[in-house]
Amino acid sequence: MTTDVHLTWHEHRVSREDRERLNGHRGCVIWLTGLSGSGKSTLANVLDHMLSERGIRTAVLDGDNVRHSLNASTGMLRETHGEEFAQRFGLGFSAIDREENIRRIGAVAQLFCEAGIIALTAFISPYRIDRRRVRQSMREGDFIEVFVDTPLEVCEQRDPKGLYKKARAGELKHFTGIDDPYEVPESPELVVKAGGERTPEALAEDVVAYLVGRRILPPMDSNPTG
Ligand SMILES: Nc1ncnc2c1ncn2[C@@H]1O[C@H](COP(=O)(O)OS(=O)(=O)O)[C@@H](OP(=O)(O)O)[C@H]1O
Ligand SMILES: Nc1ncnc2c1ncn2[C@@H]1O[C@H](COP(=O)(O)OP(=O)(O)O)[C@@H](O)[C@H]1O
Repeated sequence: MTTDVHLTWHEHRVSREDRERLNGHRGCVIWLTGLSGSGKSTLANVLDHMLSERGIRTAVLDGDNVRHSLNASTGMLRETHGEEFAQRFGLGFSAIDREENIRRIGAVAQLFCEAGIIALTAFISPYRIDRRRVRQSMREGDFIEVFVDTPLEVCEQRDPKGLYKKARAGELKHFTGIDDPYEVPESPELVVKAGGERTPEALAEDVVAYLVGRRILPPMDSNPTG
């Protein structure tokens, strides 16, 4: 593939299939989407642990962590790189900044997927179009959208970081679910109810069962590299 800016796409000698054979399972992206406090990070962590224990290669991309590094905020970059750089590349929570946040994460998740790894992403990703673009950038079947479906009232009651309280008090603007939109997925591969009805471990088992059913993972009593 050649682009209009004189860049050439390089084919690699080790194919995705080679890497998947080495790993003993397919790569994919498990894209967790939901409100702040819905349980995305918790589920990503439990899944990561559960799969790793079973010999599956995984990687976690988590909202708060990525916003400290790859997608650092303006404030963070100002200290390390100066004002001009921070203004150009720092990301906040406007619609366009969220779009760029999700675009970059989608690209990184895709790299993991192509390396035969199961990428677990935990981002609010409130806009359907941003999630759809990531889906469309990948091979059919690689993007598994999981809606972490927890009612706003429950998220707000949990409020582990006190952000809902700040948003209600008007101290934090454009907070998802309060004065910024969350567009519920129209046809996600999976919906998990994380409002307290079931434990994160039970929800993770549902996701694993889905992956086995789709033959992304081998049956769980077999050794993936054996
Ligand atoms: N305005 C506003 N709206 C929503 N969330 C906010 C906001 N400001 C800060 N935070 C904190 O940032 C975390 C969400 O970051 P994400 O990268 O997942 O957001 S997004 O996908 O770009 O919408 C989110 O973390 P989680 O609670 O883990 O979802 C919040 O802690
Ligand atoms: N399935 C669940 N049942 C009950 N509480 C949960 C569940 N999943 C997460 N929680 C709790 O909800 C809070 C927010 O979870 P977190 O994973 O940080 O959400 P998010 O990453 O979506 O912001 C945490 O206190 C966590 O312990």
